[in-house]
Amino acid sequence: MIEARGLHKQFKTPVVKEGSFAGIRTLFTREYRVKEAVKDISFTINQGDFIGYIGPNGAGKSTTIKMLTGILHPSSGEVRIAGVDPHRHRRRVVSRLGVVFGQRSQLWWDLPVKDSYEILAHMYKVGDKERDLRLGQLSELLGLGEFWTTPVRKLSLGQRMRADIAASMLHDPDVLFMDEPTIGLDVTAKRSIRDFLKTLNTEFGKTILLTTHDMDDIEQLCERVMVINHGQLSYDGTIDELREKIGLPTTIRVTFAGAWSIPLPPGEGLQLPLEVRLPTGEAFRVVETGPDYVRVEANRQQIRAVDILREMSAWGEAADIHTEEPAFEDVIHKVY
Ligand SMILES: Nc1ncnc2c1ncn2[C@@H]1O[C@H](COP(=O)(O)OP(=O)(O)OP(=O)(O)O)[C@@H](O)[C@H]1O
Repeated sequence: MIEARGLHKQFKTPVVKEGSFAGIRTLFTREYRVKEAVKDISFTINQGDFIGYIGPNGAGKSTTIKMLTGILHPSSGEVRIAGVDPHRHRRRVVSRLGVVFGQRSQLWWDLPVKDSYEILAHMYKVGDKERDLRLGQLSELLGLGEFWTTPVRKLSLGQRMRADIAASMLHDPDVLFMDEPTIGLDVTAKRSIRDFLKTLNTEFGKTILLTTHDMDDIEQLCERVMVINHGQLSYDGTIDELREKIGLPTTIRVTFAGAWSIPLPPGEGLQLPLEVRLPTGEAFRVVETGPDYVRVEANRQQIRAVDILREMSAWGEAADIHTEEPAFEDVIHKVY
């Protein structure tokens, strides 16, 4: 559905001169600074995929999306959307694409929401009957009715985002590029956008590439994630594989009903962190202790929780067990 092969994008910006007449001297300068925003990126996205495209600020996400949607021409490499070059054949491709840039609205600021939809439907050559049918469905899913006649500038951020997402769907595209569609939204508004995107993917089979800094969005919606860093893809795979690859420890905290003690070699006191090795060779670490609890860390790829608990049950009578997987935010922080 979407193919990117060896994508590069360089931006040339004039070096800004300092001192008197700096503006004019910059205008006539022959010195340029070259910024390689995207360096040799390749990937394939299949129909019906829901993919997270993440990376730190300035990593090259928006530049990639602009190349995929035909807004920017790659310096080298190629993009194909359903076999078509989006830059050369913009008109043919645009009818298949829906794009939302969360930081910018594509709606007309001073017009009522419904008027923007009429203009967009006209631009995309969507007939009146089809437009009304689609707006009816979108209104039901996104609750557009509550601000139908309100000028866009008077909408709350959550309403504006819902209105923008509906606008991107008016021509019923099969591929959606969502660049930060939940930015700045409260928990409830985020949830309604997430639910809608999920419905689009699972019930309507839309292919979605989602860019966001919100790791909950990614964890809840995407099976596959692509990580871009300094213009290069540093990871492309499932979230679970990424967790495994990064190998942050799982934490297990056991609260004991009464006294507890960790068997130590004679004459040795308890020093943290303490490595505990099982007779089978696998190990875990005791990292914290309290009057009635012991907290340990372990790599789940190397040792089973059940084996840790069996060992710990010999230290005292367990009253409660709490297990915590590494937060996805921490996994991503490590990748960045
Ligand atoms: N038109 C441009 N001219 C010059 N440099 C640019 C241009 N657009 C982007 N860049 C630079 O290219 C790099 C990648 O920018 P891009 O906007 O793609 O990053 P991003 O991953 O989307 O970042 P963010 O998460 O902050 O939105 C940045 O260093 C940026 O300053």
